[in-house]
Amino acid sequence: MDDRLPVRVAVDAPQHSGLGGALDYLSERTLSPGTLVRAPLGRREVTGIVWPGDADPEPSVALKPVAAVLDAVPPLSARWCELVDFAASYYQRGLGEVALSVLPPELRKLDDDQLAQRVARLRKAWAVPPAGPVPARPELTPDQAAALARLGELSAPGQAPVVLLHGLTGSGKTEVYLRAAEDALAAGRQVLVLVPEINLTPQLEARFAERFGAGPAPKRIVSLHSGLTPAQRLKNWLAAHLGLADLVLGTRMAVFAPLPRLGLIVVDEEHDPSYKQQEGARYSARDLAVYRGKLEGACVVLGSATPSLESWQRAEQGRYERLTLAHRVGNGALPAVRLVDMNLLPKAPGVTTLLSPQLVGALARRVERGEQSLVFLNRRGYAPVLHCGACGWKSDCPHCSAWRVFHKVDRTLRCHHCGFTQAVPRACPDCGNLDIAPLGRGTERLEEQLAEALPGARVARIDADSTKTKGALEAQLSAVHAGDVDVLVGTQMVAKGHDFRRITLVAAVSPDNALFSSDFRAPERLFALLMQAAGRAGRDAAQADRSEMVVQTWHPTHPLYAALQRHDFKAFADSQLKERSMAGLPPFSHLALLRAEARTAQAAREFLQAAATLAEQIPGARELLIYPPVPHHIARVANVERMQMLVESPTRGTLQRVLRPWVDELTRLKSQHKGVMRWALDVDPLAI
Ligand SMILES: Nc1ncnc2c1ncn2[C@@H]1O[C@H](COP(=O)(O)OP(=O)(O)OP(=O)(O)O)[C@@H](O)[C@H]1O
Ligand SMILES: [Zn+2]
Repeated sequence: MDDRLPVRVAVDAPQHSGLGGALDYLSERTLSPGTLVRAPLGRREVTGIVWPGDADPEPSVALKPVAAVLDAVPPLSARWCELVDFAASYYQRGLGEVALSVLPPELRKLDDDQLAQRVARLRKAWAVPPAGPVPARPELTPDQAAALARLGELSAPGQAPVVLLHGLTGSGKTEVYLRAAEDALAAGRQVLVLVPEINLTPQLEARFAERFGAGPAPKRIVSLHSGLTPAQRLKNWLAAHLGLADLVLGTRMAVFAPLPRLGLIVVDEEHDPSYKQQEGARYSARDLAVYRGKLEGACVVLGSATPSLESWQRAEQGRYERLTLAHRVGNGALPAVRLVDMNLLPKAPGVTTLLSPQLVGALARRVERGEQSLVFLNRRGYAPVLHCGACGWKSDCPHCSAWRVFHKVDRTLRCHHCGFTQAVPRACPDCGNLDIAPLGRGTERLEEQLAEALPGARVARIDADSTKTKGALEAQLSAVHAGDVDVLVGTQMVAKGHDFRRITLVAAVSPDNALFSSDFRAPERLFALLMQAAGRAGRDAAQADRSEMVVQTWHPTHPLYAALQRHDFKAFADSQLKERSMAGLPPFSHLALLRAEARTAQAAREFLQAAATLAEQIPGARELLIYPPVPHHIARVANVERMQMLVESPTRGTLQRVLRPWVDELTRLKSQHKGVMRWALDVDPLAI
C-alpha cells in the first residue's frame, strides 16, 4: 500500500489554463504549508508552494509525486499565503500564478543546494554590523509631534490601525515615517516602506540608512524593486524572509515581501497610480497593504499631500483615522499660484506660443537671483507629431492609432506605444514637400526654447529619455541638488516626491488637456500632480515667501485651478466626491473592466458582447450595470485592436460574487472566439 501523503501545491500555471487553485500531489513526508517544492506539471517541472488546507484528491485520479523539496528556504508563513489567497481571489487570477509571480525569479532556477549556499552566505555576511554614534534627529514640529502621539495611542498592543497621514508638501511626512519606524524597530518588529516609483527609492533609502544604518544598534535595510539584478533581488528577498533585514523599502511588488515580524507598513504618496499593477494580476499594492496590515496586526500609514479620493472618503467615514500636518516645516508658505491666461497673449500668425512673457520674466528673475526653477510638461520628445503643411500628412504610426513622436536628438520618429522607430524623412512621404514641421511640443523642445529665451542660464532636462542609462537619473538629480542647474525641465518624474531645497519657481506650461478627458479620474490626477509640483517650490522656509507657481492655461476660470490657487485639497476632494456620488462613480460604486484584444475590432466586440450575455445569467448580475463595449482610448497598438467593457456594481460583494463564475465562463468563451488573442479583467481599474 502507498503510504505517501497527498499535499496541496500552488503551482505556476497561467491564469487562463484553467488551473485556478492549488493542485494535489503526493509526498513521501509531511510538508509544512509554505514549503517550496518542485513538481511536475504536464511535461514540465515547475516551482510550487505547499498550500495550507487539506488535499482532496479524486480517488480515481493517480496523483504524481512532488519532485523535490526546497528545504533551504524556510516555509512561507500562513499569513503570507492568506495574503496571496486574497489577492488571487479578489483580482480574479490563478492562485499559483499570483503566488509564484511575486517570488524572486531566481528561486525558480536554483536547486536546494544552491539555495542553501545563498542562505548560508547571507547569514554570514549579515553577522554584526558595526555600531556607531547616535544619529542626529531633528526636533519634531508641533504637527509631527501631535501626529506621532496619536499614532502611538492608536497602535496600542493588539491594535492594527490604518492611518491617513494628510500632510502638506514639505510638512515633513518622512520624519513621521522615520519615528514610527523607530518605535516598531525598537519593539523588534520589521518595517515595510512602499514608494510609488523606483526613482524615489534612492533618496528615501538614503534617509532611512542615515537614521537607522548606523548608531548603537544599527538596523539592516534592503530594497526590493525591478531595478535590481536577479541575484540582488533574491538576496534582499531572502534577507526579509529570514528576518535578517529590519527594514524593507520598495515599489509595489514589495507588498508581497515575506516579513516574519512585520509591525508597520508605510505607503508613501498613497494616491499614486503606480501602486496599481497594470498587467498580469492587476493588484493595488496600496489596497493590499491595508489588507495585509489587518492580517498581520501591523499598523498601516498611508501618507500623501493629495490622498486618493478612495482613502479620503474612508477617512471621512471614520474607517481610517486622519492625522494632519497642516504646516510646512519652518512654517514656510506654500507658493503663490499665478494663472497666466493664454487667451490674452498677442497672437502672431504662424507662431505657437509655449512660453508666456510672464513665465519668461519670472524665470529670468530666478536665474538672476541664483534660485532654481522647475518647468513641468508631461510629454517627452521634441514634438508629439510631425506635419506637412502642403498635403496635411502627419507622422502616424502604421501599427497603432497614435502619432509617432519626433525626437530631435537622434532625428527619429518613435511610437511611444509599440516602439516602432524610423529616421525622420527628408521630405513628406506623401507629397514630397521638403517643408515638414514639428507640431506641438515636448520636453526636448521646451528645453531648447528655454535655453533660447534665457541666454546664459543652465537648463537641464530629466525625463524617461534622459535617464535611460544606469545611474543617469541619480547623477542628474544630484546636479540639481548641488545647484549646478538653473532651470530644470521635466515630466511628472520630477514633479513629485523630491526634496529640492533651492527651487522657488514651478511652472506648468500646458496642463489643460486633462481638464476635458473622458476618464472621470483625470481631474483628480491633474489636481494631485499640480499640487505635488507646486510642493517642489519653497521647501526651504527661508525662501518660501518668494516661491511661486505659474500655470499657463486657456481656461483660467476652471474651478480646479481656483482650488489649486487656494491650496485647498479638502474643498477639491469634497466637490469631486459630491460629483462622484451623484454620478454613482467610485468610491460610491465598484468597477471592473473587461478588456479584449483581437486582430479586428469586430472580433473583440463580439467577444465582449457574448461575455455580457453570459454575465447576465449569473445570479446577482441584475444589480450590476454592464456598459456596451467601447474602443480603448488608443484603440490599436502594434496592429492589435483593443476594446473594453465596464461593469459597475453598487457593492464590492455583489461584484465579487459575479466575477468568479464569470471568469470561469470566459476561459471557455475564448475558445469559441478564435479571433480574440487575449482578454483580461481589471478589478478596481484606475484608467478608464
Ligand atoms: N522636525 C523637523 N525639523 C527640521 N527639518 C525637518 C523636520 N521634519 C522634516 N524636516 C525637513 O523638511 C523637509 C521636508 O520634509 P519631507 O521631505 O518629509 O516632506 P514631505 O511631507 O514628504 O513633502 P512631500 O509631500 O512634498 O514629499 C526635509 O528636508 C526634511 O529633512
Ligand atoms: Zn506604434
